[in-house]
Amino acid sequence: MSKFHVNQSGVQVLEADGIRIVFGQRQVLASIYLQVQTGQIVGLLGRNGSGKSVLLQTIFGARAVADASVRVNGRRVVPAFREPGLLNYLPQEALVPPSLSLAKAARLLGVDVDQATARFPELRSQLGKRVGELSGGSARLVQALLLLHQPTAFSLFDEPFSGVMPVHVETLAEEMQRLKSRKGLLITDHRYAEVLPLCDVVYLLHQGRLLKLEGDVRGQLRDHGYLAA
Ligand SMILES: Nc1ncnc2c1ncn2[C@@H]1O[C@H](COP(=O)(O)OP(=O)(O)OP(=O)(O)O)[C@@H](O)[C@H]1O
Repeated sequence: MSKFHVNQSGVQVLEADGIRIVFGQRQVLASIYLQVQTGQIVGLLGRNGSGKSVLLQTIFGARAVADASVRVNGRRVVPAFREPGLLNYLPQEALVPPSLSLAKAARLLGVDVDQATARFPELRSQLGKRVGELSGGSARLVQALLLLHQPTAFSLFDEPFSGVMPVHVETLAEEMQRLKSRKGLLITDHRYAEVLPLCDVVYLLHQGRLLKLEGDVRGQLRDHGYLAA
């Protein structure tokens, strides 16, 4: 059990607060506040270049930001990746070195590969293969599954569905839904039709601000130019 497990309810709360990022003259993120609780799937949507990846990198601690605060149950944790068992992060690019076999990558991450791939028979026959030998979509799926099954309190996923075929997107989404009882998930992916039904909370990054969408989510996505009007 993680040392962050302090609430009576057992719920852990990850907060990113006051995140402001400027590149040159352009303010990409302005005073962002975002919260993810264990047991929740939180969706982060936004147009290309709105700052979703930068925000995930900042929460993970891979991008140093002077006055950014990331807290767990009220305690500041910067950089968050240093806290054992707290969170993992699937970047947009490949995470697992291509020379590692799927089975070895799972071992290094402390994941039971049989459990992680139980619902994906095609992957089960490829456990001895190096990740670099898998197709692009299969490699993406494998990495998302390994991080999903890793026993961290939170997972940050940047485009986990990218390149994954629809039948596996559906099963991966079901796995996310099932495993959220163990962790909190923050997901950004442009496959909004798959993401929206999964989410307990949806945020939209728009012109540097983070908007929490409630009510007519699709209508608001249209109003802010994320979906066609
Ligand atoms: N190191 C950097 N220097 C300058 N600008 C940067 C740097 N890193 C990111 N940016 C800019 O920050 C903005 C946000 O980038 P980011 O990759 O977070 O967007 P995104 O919302 O994830 O986009 P996409 O949906 O295309 O993946 C972009 O305009 C990008 O060009």
